[in-house]
Amino acid sequence: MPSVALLERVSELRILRDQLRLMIWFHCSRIARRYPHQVSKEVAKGTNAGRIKFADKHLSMFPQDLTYGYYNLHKKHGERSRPLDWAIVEATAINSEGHIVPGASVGATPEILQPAAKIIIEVNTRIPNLEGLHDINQSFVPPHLQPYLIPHPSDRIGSTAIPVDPDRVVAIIETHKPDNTGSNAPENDESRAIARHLIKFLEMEVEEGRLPKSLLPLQSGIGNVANSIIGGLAEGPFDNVQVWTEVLQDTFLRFFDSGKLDFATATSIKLSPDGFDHFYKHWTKYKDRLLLRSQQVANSPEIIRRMGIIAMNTPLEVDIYGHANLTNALGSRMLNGLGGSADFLRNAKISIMHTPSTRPSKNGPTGISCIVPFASHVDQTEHDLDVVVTEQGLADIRGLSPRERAKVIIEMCASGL
Ligand SMILES: CC(=O)SCCNC(=O)CCNC(=O)[C@H](O)C(C)(C)COP(=O)(O)OP(=O)(O)OC[C@H]1O[C@@H](n2cnc3c(N)ncnc32)[C@H](O)[C@@H]1OP(=O)(O)O
Repeated sequence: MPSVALLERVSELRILRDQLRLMIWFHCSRIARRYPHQVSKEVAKGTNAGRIKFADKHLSMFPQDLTYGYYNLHKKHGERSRPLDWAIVEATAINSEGHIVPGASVGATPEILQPAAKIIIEVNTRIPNLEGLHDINQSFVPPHLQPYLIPHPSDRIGSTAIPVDPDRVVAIIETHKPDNTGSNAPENDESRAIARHLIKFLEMEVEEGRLPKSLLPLQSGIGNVANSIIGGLAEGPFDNVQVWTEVLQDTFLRFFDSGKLDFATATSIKLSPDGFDHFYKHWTKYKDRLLLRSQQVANSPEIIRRMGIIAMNTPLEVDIYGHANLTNALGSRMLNGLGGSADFLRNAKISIMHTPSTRPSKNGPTGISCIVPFASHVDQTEHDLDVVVTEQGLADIRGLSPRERAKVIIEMCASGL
């Protein structure tokens, strides 16, 4: 049962309903700005055409910067001291205290609800009540910021729902719509070869005593390549694996089902439509081995470094010195956001870039080289990466000088075309 305060608010809103005119601007031409990460082709199109002002920010930093007031420095409308006039938040339930039980993502929702002047709650009745899936902690600003005392991926430090001020809730609406996601490309020879090289490398790390037998917690980035690599690990030799990441994609379900993955924590789940159907249908099966946290915690550089995460991400291109471009094709056409890749790659125990050595273009199946002489845009620097792996082989660049790195990356990773 929702709290009395929220129920009173709902009945007030019913009376106000006819006067309420909410305009939700879905179409991208109505989006003026976008922060921090993005994976939508429409947003990319709008950004590249100059209609949308997209500013990429590390996932760990965006919620903090919002609470610091950095995003209302140039605000000229509404309450200027508030970073947000409106917030729309998805819920799968509203608990007895009137707090919001989120859906398949926490992200920056706690920090977005904290300062928003008006809040719309969208209750998704298609999704089961996911109460228990989330760990929500309060966010403070320096000098009151506290360490996150999380020694193990399954540890909790917060509550299961997000507190909300009922006076700022202006509407509660129901939806039955699924998440708007696409399906994943199937694994292919290339991605299987990348997974094979990686597994061999990790086995060597275990053999030589730099990693424990069950590895250290894994992070995996977004995209088809990352998804396939996790598929490879689901069939790999490592048991009792832990995952500390940002986004869980389809093959994580296979990893769970293989019995090799003990526990996974992230800030959101992005499955294909079939993957989501399967997940919600079998939700009780995954419930006790899964936890979603705010992106500020999931991407906390301090936790990533302390836990010794093994981070794996896909770039558009990586250069022979170890600089990686994850966001801008040819240095200027924005594709996706950088997300939390840099939070992980700078702080992980082993920072891995996995990519096919070439990608298809209009000019042919190997038209784009992903191993380049110098990256046309740099998201991660040469100081952040330890390993580059393509279907050709794996370059271990730990401890190497730029000249040595160039040699080994060309030898091991480039296609030779
Ligand atoms: C929420 C998070 O923080 S997640 C973790 C960190 N964030 C990131 O890793 C972001 C950067 N990485 C990414 O966005 C993705 O991994 C990508 C785009 C690099 C690769 O995605 P994948 O799905 O593995 O590869 P896929 O081959 O399907 O390519 C996706 C698209 O990118 C395009 N692309 C990939 N590489 C290049 C390149 N070097 N130049 C131009 N286009 C490219 C492909 O042509 C394809 O375009 P299409 O959808 O129009 O056909």
